[in-house]
Amino acid sequence: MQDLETLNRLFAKEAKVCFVEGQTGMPIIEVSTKKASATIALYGGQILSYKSNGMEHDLFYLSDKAIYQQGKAIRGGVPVCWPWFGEDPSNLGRQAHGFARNLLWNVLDCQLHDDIAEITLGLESTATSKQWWPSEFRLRKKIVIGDQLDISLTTENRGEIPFSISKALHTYFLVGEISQTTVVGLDGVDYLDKTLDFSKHTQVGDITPFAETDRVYLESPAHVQIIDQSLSRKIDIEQSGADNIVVWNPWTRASLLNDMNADDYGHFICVETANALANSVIIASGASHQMQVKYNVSSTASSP
Ligand SMILES: O=P(O)(O)OC[C@H]1O[C@H](O)[C@H](O)[C@@H](O)[C@@H]1O
Repeated sequence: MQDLETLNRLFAKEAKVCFVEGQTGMPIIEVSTKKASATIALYGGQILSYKSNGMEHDLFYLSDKAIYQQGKAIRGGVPVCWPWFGEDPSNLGRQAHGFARNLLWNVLDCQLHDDIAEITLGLESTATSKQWWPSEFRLRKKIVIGDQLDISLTTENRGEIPFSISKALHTYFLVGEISQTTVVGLDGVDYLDKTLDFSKHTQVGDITPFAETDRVYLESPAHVQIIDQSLSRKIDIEQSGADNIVVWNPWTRASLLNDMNADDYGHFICVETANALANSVIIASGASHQMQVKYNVSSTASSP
């Protein structure tokens, strides 16, 4: 593991990007520039918070009851589900959403230009990862923190044989009130509804969750929006290299989760950039696959 002193010596940039001890001693990257502030846990390579200059509220929900402990995923921010999304596809009893969110990532690079921070984190196959998944891989996550937030996740097959992965950037967007939140851009798109045994349906109109929502949208568009009337803001989500958008809100089942307050379901929505289920990706030996997403927040108060 890279210790804080080494991380700061190798990668810190002025007082704008530095490495500090977070909850339960976990290393955290703190970014604070003229354009934005953000925190990223090396555990899970997980962005925990992001605020561009002038934003009153964080872009992400992070649970007060999140558990910062080896083997547990941190509830909130942008967890990385990889090399599978959802339940163990082989039914071997392995952890849901893969292991990338439960391992410590390495810092590979850190740049700062014009108050835009570019941080690259990496995860590679090790004896630990091979307990769960035999493949030789290299995973790279580049996070560009400026007026908008840009995340790309690149999977490289370093082994001799092809492998198949599913994956998601499982983003928890903070919203003021779920009842005043709408996801726009999926009208007419087919989805599989996990709450109804993965049966197929077609979206009619925009989405305003009013009950447990757990859907994998198929052939998803490259651009969707979250309109949050209670915080008077709009979040533009632009994705590439991903076939699916997953929309999740546990609703009152939040009370069954030990790392979330029972009423927190009213204050976030997960809109996830994914390659899931039948849209898993096969990566040949030596090849790589990238998925990317950009988040841009603007005030609806100033919109025409
Ligand atoms: O509790 P987690 O393992 O983090 O999963 C949280 C949720 O993630 C995704 O959005 C899935 O579609 C849901 O079915 C799942 O409940």
